[in-house]
Amino acid sequence: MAKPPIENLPIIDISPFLDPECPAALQDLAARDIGYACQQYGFFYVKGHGIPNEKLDQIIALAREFFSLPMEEKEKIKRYDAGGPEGGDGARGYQGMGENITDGKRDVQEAVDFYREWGEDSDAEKNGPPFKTLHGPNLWPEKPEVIKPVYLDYIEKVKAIGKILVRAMGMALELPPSMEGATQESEDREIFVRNTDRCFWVMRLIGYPPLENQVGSREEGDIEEFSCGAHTDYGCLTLLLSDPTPSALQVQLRDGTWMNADPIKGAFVINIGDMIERWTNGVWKSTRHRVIHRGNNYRVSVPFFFEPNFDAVVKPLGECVQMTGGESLYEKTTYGKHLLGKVFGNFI
Ligand SMILES: O=C(O)CCC(=O)C(=O)O
Ligand SMILES: [Fe+2]
Repeated sequence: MAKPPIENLPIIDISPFLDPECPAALQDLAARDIGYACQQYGFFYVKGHGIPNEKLDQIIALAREFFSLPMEEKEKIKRYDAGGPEGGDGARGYQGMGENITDGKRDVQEAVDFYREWGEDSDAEKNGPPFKTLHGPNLWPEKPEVIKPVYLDYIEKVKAIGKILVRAMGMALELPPSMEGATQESEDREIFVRNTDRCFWVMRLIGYPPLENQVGSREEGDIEEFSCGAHTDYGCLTLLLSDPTPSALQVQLRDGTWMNADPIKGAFVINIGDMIERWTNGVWKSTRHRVIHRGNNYRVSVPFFFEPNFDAVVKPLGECVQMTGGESLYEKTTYGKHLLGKVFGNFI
């Protein structure tokens, strides 16, 4: 028997960071709550972020509308391998049901991925096809017609929330204040802000039909089909928006048990990814989670992955190494190298 949930994830109000008049002490308190949530769960809810509910509902409704279109419409933005004449870059576009693999199994989901475009960083996407991996342009659906402008506006808003959160995380770790002349790698409290100033974000629209396998308990091992298999997110921060379907997303607690992280109207579910675990030398762990959607409806979610800059150097911070006994547990890497490894390995 699965254990009943015994805890709830913290709900953190980040409005003190949106108000320039807000006393610093209130920001410190919110930052401390974020630090506690990162340490204890790696997951929390965020409210008070300033994006109105109507906008959030529209994001989900447009994704749902896209998934309800005929396959031939969806395949107009099909994802193709990099280097080919179809103009794919191996990462952007639509993936049909069962194409995504987690932990060696096919996930029962369809999805569309968008990434930061290189823009001023490189003119690769203007020169192709063929495109190198990750270097193509985003493939925007023709329908629903408003999807592109509405989502582009949303991306700017959600990036601003990501910036607030990584700033608060530097405060929560009590890193030293930033000094003039700080470099990308200076280990002060702005380190996550600087290393996400060209955030190589990913936004994924996911559609989940109900799982057919209705039998069996929810203990790991008895489950044959997953909507999304157990995994950690590989970057910095995930800001998850989903429709109201309960009992779908589950988070693994430190004792190994799984807890539902049901949606709360108007709030994002936030979790930290592998790059934050690496920067903090494991003081904050990137938490495993999975989706098991056995309801009768078609579930839609839109995670936004607020990631480091492609060239960000990620290595354990000296302060965190000291906190964990003096040994650095992770190699130095760049986010781009880590991401390319994930793309080539189908995110396993
Ligand atoms: O759909 C969800 O609730 C979560 C999806 C997820 O964990 C992911 O795409 O990384
Ligand atoms: Fe995830």
